[in-house]
Amino acid sequence: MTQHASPAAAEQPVVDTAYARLDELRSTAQERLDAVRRSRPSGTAQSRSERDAFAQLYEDRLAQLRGVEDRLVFGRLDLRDGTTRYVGRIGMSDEDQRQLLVDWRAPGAEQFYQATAAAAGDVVRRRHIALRGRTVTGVEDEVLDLDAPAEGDLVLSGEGALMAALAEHRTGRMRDIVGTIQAEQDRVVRAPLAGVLVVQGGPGTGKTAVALHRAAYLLYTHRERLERSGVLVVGPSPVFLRYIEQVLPSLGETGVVMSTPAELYPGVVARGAEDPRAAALKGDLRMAKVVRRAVDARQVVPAEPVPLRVEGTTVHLRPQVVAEARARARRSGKPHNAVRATFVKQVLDSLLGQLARELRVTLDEHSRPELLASLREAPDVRREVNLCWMPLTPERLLADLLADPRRLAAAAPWTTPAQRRLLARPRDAAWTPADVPLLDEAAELLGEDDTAARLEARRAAAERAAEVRYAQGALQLSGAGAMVSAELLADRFADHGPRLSLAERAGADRTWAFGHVVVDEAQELTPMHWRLLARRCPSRSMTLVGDVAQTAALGGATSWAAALDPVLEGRWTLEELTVGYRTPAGITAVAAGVLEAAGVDVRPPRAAREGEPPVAHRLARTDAAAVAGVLRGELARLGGGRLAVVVPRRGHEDLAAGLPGLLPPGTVGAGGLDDAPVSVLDVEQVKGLEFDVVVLVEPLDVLEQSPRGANDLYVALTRPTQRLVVVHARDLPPGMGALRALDRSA
Ligand SMILES: Nc1ncnc2c1ncn2[C@@H]1O[C@H](COP(=O)(O)OP(=O)(O)OP(=O)(O)O)[C@@H](O)[C@H]1O
Repeated sequence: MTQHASPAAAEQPVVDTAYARLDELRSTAQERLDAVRRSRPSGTAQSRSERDAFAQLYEDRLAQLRGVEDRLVFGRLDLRDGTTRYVGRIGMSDEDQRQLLVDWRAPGAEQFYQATAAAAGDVVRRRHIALRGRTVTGVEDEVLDLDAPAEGDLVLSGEGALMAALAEHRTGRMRDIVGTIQAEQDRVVRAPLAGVLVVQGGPGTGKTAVALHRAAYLLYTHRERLERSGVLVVGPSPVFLRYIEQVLPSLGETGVVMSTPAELYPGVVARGAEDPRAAALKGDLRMAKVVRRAVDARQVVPAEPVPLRVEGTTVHLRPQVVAEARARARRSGKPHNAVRATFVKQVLDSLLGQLARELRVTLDEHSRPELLASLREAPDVRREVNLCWMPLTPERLLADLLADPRRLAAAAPWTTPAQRRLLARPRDAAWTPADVPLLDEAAELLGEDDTAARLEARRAAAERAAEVRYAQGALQLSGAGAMVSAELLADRFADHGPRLSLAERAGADRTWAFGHVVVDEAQELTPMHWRLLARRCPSRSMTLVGDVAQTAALGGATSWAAALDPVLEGRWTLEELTVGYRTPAGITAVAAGVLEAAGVDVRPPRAAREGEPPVAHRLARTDAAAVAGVLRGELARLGGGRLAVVVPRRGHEDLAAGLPGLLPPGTVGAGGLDDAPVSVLDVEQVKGLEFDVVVLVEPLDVLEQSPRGANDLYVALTRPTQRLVVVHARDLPPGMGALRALDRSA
């Protein structure tokens, strides 16, 4: 470094050293992986070899080290005592244990995000370092002991780096924001693990980004605890999960379970559609009681004694005997299937006495088992006892309940006939997302089938003990004890073979207790979902991010207290994000106008950027040909970015089908989010996503097609990062007058 080197050039050697160290760590991990792969399996009787477990370990480490290549170093703090500290994607020390980089999540990096001119602490200067590949392309300095900003000013940290990030073309995949997290966001990221934290923020305030960085922060800070129990991230749709799936790996974290609300009941992917009113009704907390009643109704006492043929004679199943057995079984508090054996035993004991009397046999140690076997095998007994207390799966219980109006009326006496008609479904209909919490509720009350569960538990305990013994041996052999515990290693072997990760096993197990749950677009969930999620996370350590002004679901939240208190009873805290990073000011103003006109009382976020004013094209028709005409103009100025055509929920299928044929091949994607520059998505699918340019088709239809149409429209309007173009043949909805009209129909 010469004395006259530019600040950017002066940082290059530091960056070079960091990347050289990264390369070294990678080759060490690669060598270990190669060595493990070359080694011969130990020859034990175990089908799962230590080789596989350690290969997995080094593969994970390599994946982590590869994931952090991009922008490995992004910050530097100059402290009052004259020392400097570099902040990066992971922490690294050199061979002499001198720290090269502080992990952005470590306490030593906190000031990089939190220090302001008003509260500089011991930071004198914060430097943002921009890289292209491994080359420093620029630095941006903030000298923190200068004048503090005036009250009410929008203070952005590393404004140049932030604006550059915001102006970048979108790729269809969310990127991490680790270099430019803002102070109000950082407070959420670093909030303590315990408790339920609700993060309310308008569109583009970084809720999704913050929730994911928080997951990475918690995994880093509470590694021991969370690596064993896992973190569950719930997002609204498969398209959305695909949009965010790169973020955590780029932060060096791969072990989270991602799910949509429709997949939270393992074994069922609920893709059925239904009336939004039916979905709202199924989300009502009273449904918990309905499911309980439905289970109780399957524990039946016959009205009269039932004659049963056994061994050529007749015994009677008496109502009083069944009632007593049922009362005793219920008192145990155990689930329906689990306690069935207790019920059956008591009923059979009573029949046994009758049968012995009928056959004039004295009950002793020889006759008792024989007569019991006769009873168990008698078809009459099997049928009638089953009718009294049938072993049930959750699917069967719910299908029976919703397919039978009488059962439903008995279990849900508070519903009107019209509501019951809404809830009714044919027995073989596809499950809908709103059925998922009901299935889970039923699973909770029914439990596993008793016999099967006992056998399974015994088998699992024996296998687990063998695995821990085996893993301990494996650790001694490899000398890697410091990096992984025997139990953790045993987990990797467990049950389904060594390649199944904790995330995969946790995702497949309904009773798994996650260490932390993150929910995005949390406003869409109903109280019944909250019950389900509370069961998945008994420690109630959760981060829920959302915006009550964007709620589309009828049963979703219009206030956090109304949605959460019935289940969480006030045990949650609220943080707010106030600055909108995605949407430029002119577009935010139009979106806010729509909410205001609809009488929705919210404060939209403060836009971080001015940007282009939004425009409207009035067309004679909003068909494929007309919209393609607008798109040609937009594509010419799009550059390498991404554009979404956002259509109302219904009535524009021809447009979606016709557009690809009217534009050059490969321009319009096949559906969902793919690599094509243009995606056609409806207002529901577009939730949580963003594009450089949004062409919104017929906003009045969006407004009118759903009970929460204003919220849908607000969501659609706030998707662009650069430019909003509205195309319409009908009038513009109330509140959208601020659009600059480019009248094409004249
Ligand atoms: N501190 C930041 N630095 C750089 N980019 C940021 C920052 N905060 C947010 N962004 C960007 O702003 C955009 C919006 O963020 P995000 O999608 O997380 O917002 P959101 O609040 O979840 O929005 P919505 O409610 O509309 O789904 C993303 O491109 C994100 O990367």
